[in-house]
Amino acid sequence: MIGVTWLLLGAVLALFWAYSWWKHRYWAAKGVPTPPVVPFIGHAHKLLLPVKRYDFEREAYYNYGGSKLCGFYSFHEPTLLVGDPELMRHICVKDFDHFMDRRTISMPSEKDKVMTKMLNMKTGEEWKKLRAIMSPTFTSGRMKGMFPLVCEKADQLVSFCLKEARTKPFVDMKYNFGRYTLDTIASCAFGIECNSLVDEKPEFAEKADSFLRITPGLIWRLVFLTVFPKLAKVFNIRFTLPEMDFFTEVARETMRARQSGNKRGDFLDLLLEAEVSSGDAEGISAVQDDNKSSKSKQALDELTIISQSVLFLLAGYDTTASTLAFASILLAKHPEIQQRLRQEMSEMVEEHGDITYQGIMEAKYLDACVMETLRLYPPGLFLDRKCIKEYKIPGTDVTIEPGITVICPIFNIHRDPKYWPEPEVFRPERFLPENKANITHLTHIPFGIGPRNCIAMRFALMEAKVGLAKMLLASDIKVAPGYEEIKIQFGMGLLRPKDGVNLLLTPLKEE
Ligand code: HEM
Repeated sequence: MIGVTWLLLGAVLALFWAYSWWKHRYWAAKGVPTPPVVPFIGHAHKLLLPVKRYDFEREAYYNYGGSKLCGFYSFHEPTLLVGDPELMRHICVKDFDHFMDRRTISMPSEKDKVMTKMLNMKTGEEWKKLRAIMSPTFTSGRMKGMFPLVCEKADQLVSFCLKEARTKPFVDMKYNFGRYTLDTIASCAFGIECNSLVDEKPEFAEKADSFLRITPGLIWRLVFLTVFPKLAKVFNIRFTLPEMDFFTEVARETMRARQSGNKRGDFLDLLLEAEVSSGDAEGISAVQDDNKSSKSKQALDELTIISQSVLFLLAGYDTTASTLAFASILLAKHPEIQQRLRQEMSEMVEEHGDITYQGIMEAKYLDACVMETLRLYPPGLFLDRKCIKEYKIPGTDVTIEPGITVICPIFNIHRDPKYWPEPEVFRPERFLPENKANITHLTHIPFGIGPRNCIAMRFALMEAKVGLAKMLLASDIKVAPGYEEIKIQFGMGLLRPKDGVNLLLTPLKEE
């Protein structure tokens, strides 16, 4: 009897193993190279663990054809790594209608509703319509309107850092830039003043930080929702942390207060004012506003607006803070570049009388320094798109079916010596107007590519440039002894400085 049981068990295992082997033949059958596969798991153990993912992608990029095409498996689900800029252009721009969506995980719990309504999670026509309604929020005219709010936060950052420099052996700029971008986005997206730099126990900041912590619980929830979506529905598994409820409530309260009057010219006002011609809003819960003409509607309902406010906070806080932290340590390590940038900033203030929107946007060396920082340390490690219509990859015999995820490896492309001579060297000159022609198209993609790129690129660049300009005009920066090495941390597709970015600040003006 025991022998029969073992025999049956062995047969089941053999069948399952054969099934797994057959599933993992997908890329080989299409002639696409694949790194060695583990039965059943594929490459999921490397793709889902942030520490391993970076090394794995690098190996795939250089050793398994990933700089053009390479196949992965997340368990049995095939994923295609595309590192060739021309193919990326086809997928993300030219043939965008085949790749409009991102890979999303199912979130059946009611408590995740705010997350499912976010722009980055939307698919197909719903995404298209929501993006069209939200895009005017980020035009240069709107950015100009928000400029004073950003300057105010940058001034607070500078005074706080100089105060710390007087009392502490060094200043942790990763922490301080994090508080600056959080205060700015809280002010611009939630309409609240959270003063997290000066607050001893900043509740808002602590809750925002908890979103960025990669815990075993988060990884398990992610795996469960990805691999067993139906079971997740039965057990009502929630993906987001309870902190989401806190931000939802804050956004709801502010929104209601706003509807009764006070305007600040921030994102919240712009989303509340967003209009759409009738018909466009189908599928995104538009609400009719009787005070408007019959041809237009207030485009977004309450929950959709709340979701976008929370999304701006999540997408905008850490990305810009990391960029600033990396820029500051790179400038501290390269005093001659720091001095040249400071010179440009001083000339700008002389010409315009102050730091102005126009001055910031026209400053070429400032732009070059930020772009070079984003090349070396892009906060987003990769882009992803989901195939929604059968697609033949141009110039190959490979055809992929709907449902296949495509990944573009931002970090590896940004450091590929084929495109960037001495890729590890910080050299802002690469991005000066006279050298821009040497850059291969789509090899610098920190904000993504095509119609689904970062909607807030203008805002992020304005915020980063203002913060950096004000900091450099106020203070000389050097690396604190013992903290010269730039350590990076890879987490859930995001790159940020590991530990603090500890600098010595010397004020340039009498206080
Ligand atoms: C230096 C700062 C930032 C970087 C490097 C960055 C980078 C990115 C990247 C790589 C993507 C994916 C693009 C693609 O798939 O092609 C993205 C999407 C997005 N980002 Fe940013 N981002 C930054 C700041 C911000 C800020 C400040 C906000 C909000 C205020 C924001 C909001 C978004 C949103 C909503 C999307 C999804 C767009 C969509 O699906 O249509 N980002 N960002």
